[in-house]
Amino acid sequence: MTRFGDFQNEIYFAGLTGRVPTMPMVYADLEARAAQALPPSILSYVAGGAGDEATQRGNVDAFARWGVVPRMFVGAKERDLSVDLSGLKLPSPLFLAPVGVVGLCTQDGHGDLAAARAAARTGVPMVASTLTVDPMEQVVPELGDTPGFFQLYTPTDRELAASLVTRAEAAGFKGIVVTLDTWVTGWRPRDLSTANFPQLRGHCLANYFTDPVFRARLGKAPEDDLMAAVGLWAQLFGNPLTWEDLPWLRSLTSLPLIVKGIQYPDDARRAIDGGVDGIYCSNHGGRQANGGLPALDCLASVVDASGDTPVLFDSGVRSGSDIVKALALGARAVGVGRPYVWGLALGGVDGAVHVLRSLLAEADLLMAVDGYPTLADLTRDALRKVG
Ligand SMILES: Cc1cc2nc3c(=O)[nH]c(=O)nc-3n(C[C@H](O)[C@H](O)[C@H](O)COP(=O)(O)O)c2cc1C
Ligand SMILES: O=C(O)C(=O)c1ccccc1
Repeated sequence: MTRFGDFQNEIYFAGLTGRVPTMPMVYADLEARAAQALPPSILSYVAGGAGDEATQRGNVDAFARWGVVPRMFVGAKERDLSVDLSGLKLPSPLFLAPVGVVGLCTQDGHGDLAAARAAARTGVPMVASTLTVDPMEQVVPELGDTPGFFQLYTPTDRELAASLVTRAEAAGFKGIVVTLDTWVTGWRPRDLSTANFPQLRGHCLANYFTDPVFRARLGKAPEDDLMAAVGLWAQLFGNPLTWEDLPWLRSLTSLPLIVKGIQYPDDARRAIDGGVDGIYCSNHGGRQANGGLPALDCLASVVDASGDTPVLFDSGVRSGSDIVKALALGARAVGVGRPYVWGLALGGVDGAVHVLRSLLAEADLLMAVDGYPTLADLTRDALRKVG
């Protein structure tokens, strides 16, 4: 039993001796202050999405269309937010969604290590992107006892894919998350306006540049010819996978395999038939395809199609009540993306820890007030459509 809601008392009692939080408590303030802390090119990459960003906004707005039904005389004095995810016992259902450029978002330019340290301090697992400033072997030790997952962008070169996964296993990750929706980059007007794509400028490619298979494909080491190395990365980065590739993907690892970007029930079913251990329902935060449905609106049908296979969810989670709603719609675990990046940008490890603790405290206190003491109590009956 972890008392996430106690964070609230900590804040109010500190106030009695004149201490008020240095990090914003209001989400809009967090976003606005982080925006000021980040260089414009990084800000537009993180904040931006596909097209006019209608889907990105829709992700957030979708949560407001659901209301949590309050139940009384439940006596939810103690809450239990712990979950089992592919055999891992986690203190809460929250996790850090993979964010490729998070490495660039802290003052010291080692944001992946900072995110891992925030995971270590909160017990919130991290899904580490393929695209990091520091190689995975340096990220994992910072996780302490908190589990980490490796998010794989499957390159066209199968040997390179295998090498990345083998390294992830050796480094100590507890599962592999394969992202399916980003073998090509979506149309992103904000980044196009400044012709800025960080990876093409050589950023966050450490996992490739340190990889023996990647290096073997180069005439000169990345340290000696950055342009050639970036060129090779661009050439190998995205693999438009088909169902025929699933047996091969499955064969890459004996770790739990989770596929990210699933939004259609038949896709979930077929992936489960192909042996995956987890379905990750997400629309990549609206960064890839505009004109789509809010990811939350796809969640219930994906859960229904997934049977006992756990469904992870992200896209648009901004508050503790959003976490509770996604859980009630059937998510086993809920990912936070941009909000923790804002925390890192503003306050480094402490900033991200603040964001994660705030999200968990709000979720815990909502479950207390509304009478849902455990995650098993959060079924679809806990929700009603607004209006
Ligand atoms: C700046 C940025 C970089 C991202 N990089 C990755 C990535 O490397 N791999 C991946 O699977 N998803 C990546 N995502 C998508 C997130 O994992 C997640 O799906 C998304 O952030 C959820 O939307 P939200 O942040 O609006 O809640 C990225 C998202 C952002 C904002
Ligand atoms: O920016 C992203 O969301 C992302 O994950 C990505 C990574 C590499 C290439 C294109 C997009």
